[in-house]
Amino acid sequence: MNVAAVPPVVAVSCGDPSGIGPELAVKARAALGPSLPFVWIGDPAHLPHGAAVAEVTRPADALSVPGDHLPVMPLSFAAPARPGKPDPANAAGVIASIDRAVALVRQGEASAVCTLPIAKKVLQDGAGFAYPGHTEYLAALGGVERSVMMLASDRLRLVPVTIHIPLAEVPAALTPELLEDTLRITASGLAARFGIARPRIAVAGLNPHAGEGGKMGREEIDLIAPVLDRLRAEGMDLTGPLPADTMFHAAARAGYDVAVCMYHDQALIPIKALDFDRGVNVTLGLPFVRTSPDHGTAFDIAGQDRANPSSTIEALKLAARMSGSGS
Ligand SMILES: NC(=O)C1=CN([C@@H]2O[C@H](COP(=O)(O)OP(=O)(O)OC[C@H]3O[C@@H](n4cnc5c(N)ncnc54)[C@H](O)[C@@H]3O)[C@@H](O)[C@H]2O)C=CC1
Ligand SMILES: NCC(=O)COP(=O)(O)O
Repeated sequence: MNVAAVPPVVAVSCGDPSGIGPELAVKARAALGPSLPFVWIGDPAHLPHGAAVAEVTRPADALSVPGDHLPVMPLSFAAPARPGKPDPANAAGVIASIDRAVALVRQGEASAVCTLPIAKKVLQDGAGFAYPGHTEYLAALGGVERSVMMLASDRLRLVPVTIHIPLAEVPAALTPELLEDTLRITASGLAARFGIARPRIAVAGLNPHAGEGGKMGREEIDLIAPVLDRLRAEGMDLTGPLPADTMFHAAARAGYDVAVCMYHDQALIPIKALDFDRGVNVTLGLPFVRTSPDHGTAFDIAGQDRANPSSTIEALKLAARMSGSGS
């Protein structure tokens, strides 16, 4: 593939058409115009009424679309989109949009993938989607065994080791292999995509007070510390296991480039509390760039012109930056 010839156009999957995804695409285009070209892959009939659309056949065509029109690669869906009422009949279309975005990047026709939010249960109910989310699905599409979810803003980067599993299953799912792979992918992803050659990685404990010397749980002693010791011996810059409750205040954050957390909410609550409107979800470990806004489908406000596009705009900017086509 001739990398120099890849058009600087981000391929955006539509997400659940009954959520705020269509509105976000229109608002992001209005905010960014031609300065950050992207193409939305979905059903034009799902866009907000009156949205100015330019249908294109290839991402490169987006480069000549006027800034007040949304470049769209049309994809037909089985059903109309009723705001706030997700329809499992559209699940196959939602997945096809992700597949198309990834294929375009892998074929060298687009620079990066930015996904708009999906509702996992709707995809499972409607299309037997076998993945807990994009992160795992994109690993399968990219042909890698494991990918890592990272939430990033100007103030904070966070990685959950376990992701979309019940809390009760977290201790058993936390294996030395999973922790080690996650740390390695995080370090290499920050080096390759963010220019941080030797990232300072803070690692949370699982239990209150990081186990309080074994009195409040033993995962820190039996599992986390040995993995950290092994990787430190290889030269990785790791601190921890740290008590999670004191890792996220401003002074603590200044001491690391990324915090690796043991479960979903330990990682996502700090960033959503601090930076809900500007957080970006990035997948590390893929052979292509993927970003996403940090929030979900927001069915409760879909179709009401209330969606804030800031996180999507940040996701598009980061996708362009990571793929070398944006500043
Ligand atoms: N990347 C993805 O595909 C993600 C998908 N989800 C999915 O989204 C669905 C809904 O999840 P929730 O937990 O309700 O989270 P949510 O993020 O969709 O909504 C939480 C609250 O924040 C508000 N909100 C979210 N984004 C907003 C925006 N851009 N502007 C204004 N208000 C906004 C919503 O109206 C709601 O009150 C679930 O099915 C979940 O699986 C959740 C997170 C990420
Ligand atoms: N809570 C984050 C989330 O649901 C996003 O997951 P993914 O679809 O990016 O894997």
